[in-house]
Amino acid sequence: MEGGDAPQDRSPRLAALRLRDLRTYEEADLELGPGLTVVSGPNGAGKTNLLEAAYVACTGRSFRAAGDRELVRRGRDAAHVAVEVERPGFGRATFTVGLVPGDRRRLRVDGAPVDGLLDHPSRPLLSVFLPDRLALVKGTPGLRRAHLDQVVLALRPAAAAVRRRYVDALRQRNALLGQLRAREVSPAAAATDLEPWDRALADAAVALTGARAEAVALLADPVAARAEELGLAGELSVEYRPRVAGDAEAFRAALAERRVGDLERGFTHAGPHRDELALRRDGRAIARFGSQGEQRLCLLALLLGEADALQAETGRRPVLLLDDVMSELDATRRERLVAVLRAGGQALVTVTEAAHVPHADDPGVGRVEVEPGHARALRVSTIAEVA
Ligand SMILES: Nc1ncnc2c1ncn2[C@@H]1O[C@H](COP(=O)(O)OP(=O)(O)OP(=O)(O)O)[C@@H](O)[C@H]1O
Repeated sequence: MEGGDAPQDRSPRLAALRLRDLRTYEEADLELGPGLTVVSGPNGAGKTNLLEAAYVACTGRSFRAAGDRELVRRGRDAAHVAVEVERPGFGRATFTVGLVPGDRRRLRVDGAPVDGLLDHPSRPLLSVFLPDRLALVKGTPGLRRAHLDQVVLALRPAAAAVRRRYVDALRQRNALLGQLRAREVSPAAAATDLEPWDRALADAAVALTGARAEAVALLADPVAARAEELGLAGELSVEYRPRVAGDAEAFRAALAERRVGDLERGFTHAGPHRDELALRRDGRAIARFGSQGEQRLCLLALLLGEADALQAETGRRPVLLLDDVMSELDATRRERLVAVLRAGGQALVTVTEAAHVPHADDPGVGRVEVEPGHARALRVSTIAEVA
């Protein structure tokens, strides 16, 4: 992040967390500082549960797609999680989420019921590293597309309408393809029926492709810079590879070219729902040519680069929730990662032993100790002195 002309930091952060009967926790009350906080405890103690609780409180949903029955502590009927968020210039707000299996989740801001938390101006953006999320680097293009679209939305909230328009047009075109297929309509006759949907789909595709390309252009440099900072050997590149590039006419031509195949299979083959976000190191796919540790560094560089781009574009840096992030990193990379995390923004990092995090004992680094059923703050972090 080029400090000089960056917008003023308006990032909301987590100031306190209160849990009641959520997963392993009967009761936990924690104050959280603005910088790096190390959350340590033995296997199964509830470290991931704590990050999940923060996520639930800020969004109303779990990052593990868990249902309320899983989230509520065994043997209890209801769970409650609250987060106090602080946003520079706006003061504090308290988000609470009440979970009763079989009932609607009860969301409140400062005690007043709300339909959702996602659009609240004080809601912290969250960026989550879970070991499972390595699938983003190693897994299918669909995971990366979905992730990219989330980043697009965070960078340009108005793009939500663009994506919806594309998804609707695709659904309608696919439904029509299914009907035409069932009626065994010839490709020539089907072309007339499909024409208006091809137009709608092509227009939406151009808008979506444009939004994705713009987002990737904003990410590419920060991600490469973070990869280098973290000590990933070689040069990491993030490239957007649309299946069909060009204007609406080019999309319509691509649709026409694949019409016979589309009718045979009953779905649309060409378009942004087949795009790829390529993560490459020195021109080679990191998924195939990277080690475990390198893939981990790649995911971290992606998340950190996204945070940089978001901060540069919106003035708001996401809070990083990093679960079991130190595994597979050597001492040098751990040192580098901690230096990056201490240099700005709020981050919660879980580890089994605090000693796995270099400088965990420094007074500026926050410490939370988790043992089954409980969590307590040993020390509250402060913002690192590094600009
Ligand atoms: N609803 C629930 N009620 C009670 N316990 C639960 C509930 N859901 C999960 N658990 C328990 O939470 C524990 C897992 O917690 P968590 O994943 O946070 O551990 P962790 O500290 O991150 O461990 P590790 O270091 O192994 O990753 C398991 O022992 C699981 O049985």
